[in-house]
Order: sequence, then structure tokens, then C-alpha cells
Amino acid sequence: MKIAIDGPSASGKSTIARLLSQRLGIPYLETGLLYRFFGYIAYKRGTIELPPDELFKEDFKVVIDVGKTEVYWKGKRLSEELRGEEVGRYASLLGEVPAFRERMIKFFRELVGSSQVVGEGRDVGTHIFPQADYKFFITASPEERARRRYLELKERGMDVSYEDILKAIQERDYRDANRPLYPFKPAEDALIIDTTNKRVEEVLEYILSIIKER
Ligand SMILES: Nc1ncnc2c1ncn2[C@@H]1O[C@H](COP(=O)(O)OP(=O)(O)OP(=O)(O)O)[C@@H](O)[C@H]1O
Ligand SMILES: Nc1ccn([C@H]2C[C@H](O)[C@@H](COP(=O)(O)O)O2)c(=O)n1
Repeated sequence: MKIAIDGPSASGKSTIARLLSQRLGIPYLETGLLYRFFGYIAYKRGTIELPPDELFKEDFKVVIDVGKTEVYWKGKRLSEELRGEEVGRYASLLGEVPAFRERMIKFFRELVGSSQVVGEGRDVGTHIFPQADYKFFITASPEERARRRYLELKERGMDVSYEDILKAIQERDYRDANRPLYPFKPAEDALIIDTTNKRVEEVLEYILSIIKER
């Protein structure tokens, strides 16, 4: 079984996908983490003008398992290095490059093959696994998503402002949705779930009820 969970930044899709993976015992693929990894490489080099084939020559490894996706670079697991807004911005800018996105789609398909997966990101249900058995699009208002991201980064001890995060989210939403090729949008057959006024547990139980119904 393949489940696609897509949605905009800070909508809560990683939280839901990770919990769903654990409840179902199916490996979790956090595609945004790989975009963030290459965004990190581009950030360190100060440019996104990097051919996909050159980026993929990096010494990296991806491990997907129940409840987790891990990225290793030169043998070291990267985590906090990938979570900041600046790396996210570089990741988003790379996501605008069609050749890079096509290379990422190929990479994810080869990584998962015919195995079961809960795939989460922006284009899992539209392009990575269009034949997924279930497709959910998790969203929330920009203000609520900024609030969630603000609380998340503050809990990590980062000195951030709600206003800056809201602006970054709105800019990224606009950029992701207005890409000439591969614009960010829900799959036509995705079930859209607005979580603005919903708790994580409510969203998870609702999704599980949909999966168990079939
Ligand atoms: N329904 C919810 N209500 C309140 N907070 C939530 C909800 N869902 C997730 N959160 C919190 O919002 C923050 C962002 O969630 P998460 O990282 O899952 O979003 P995301 O869509 O994967 O973000 P991104 O794609 O930008 O990485 C986390 O701190 C998470 O605990
Ligand atoms: N499948 C994906 C996953 C992510 N991206 C881009 C878009 C985001 O701005 C950025 C970071 O992802 P996040 O950690 O916020 O999920 O990477 C994409 O274009 N396609």
C-alpha cells in the first residue's frame, strides 16, 4: 500500500505522516527532508546553479523506516542543520528547477520501488506516486501555519518572529504554487483536509477511518 500526504509548509503533514506510518507499520518517506538536504548543499555553496547530476554526486545516504526518514552526508546524520527557514528557502528555489524535480521524482521512485510507503511532501500524490492507494492533502490557513512554525522554532530555541515566518510562508506558498512547471497543487483525487481548527489526533483518526473503510 502507498499513501500520499501532501500539503503546504507547516500544515502538519510531516506530523500526520509520521504518526500514520507508526500506526500502520509502514515506512515513512519525508520528501521535504531530501529537498532540504540539497538546499543545505546549495546554501553552503551559495548558489542553486548546480546541475542535478552534480548534486547527486554528493556522498549521501537515505534511510526510510517506520516513523522516520534519515539523511546521512559523509557518514554523519543531518537533522537540525536541515530544519531552518533559510535552508527551506534554498530547497524551495531548487524545487522550481524542472530538471532537479524530475531527478528527485526518479530518485524517490527508485528508493521505494514496489514497497509500501507513507510518502509526504508537495508532489507525492501528483508526480512521485500518482498511483498511490490513498491521497490526502493536509492544509491550514497561512496564519495558523505560521503560528505552528513559530511555536516549533521557538521550542527549538530559535530567535524568530511570527511576522517574518508568516511572510516566508506566504512567499514560499506563492513560489511553490506559481512554478511554470510542476506547480504545487492537490492531486485531483486527493482528499483535502483543512486542519486549521483540528487537533493532530482528530486528523489522524479521521485518516485512519478512511483507510479502514476501504
Ligand atoms: N493540527 C495541528 N494543530 C496544531 N499544531 C500542529 C498540528 N499539526 C502539526 N502541528 C504542529 O505544527 C508544526 C509543523 O508541523 P509539521 O512539521 O508536521 O508541518 P509540515 O507541513 O510537515 O511542515 P514543513 O513541510 O514545512 O516541514 C509542528 O510543531 C507540529 O507539532
Ligand atoms: N516533494 C517536495 C518536498 C519539498 N519541496 C520543497 C518545497 C518546500 O518549500 C521545501 C522544503 O520542504 P518542507 O520541509 O517545507 O516540506 O522543499 C518540494 O518542492 N517538493
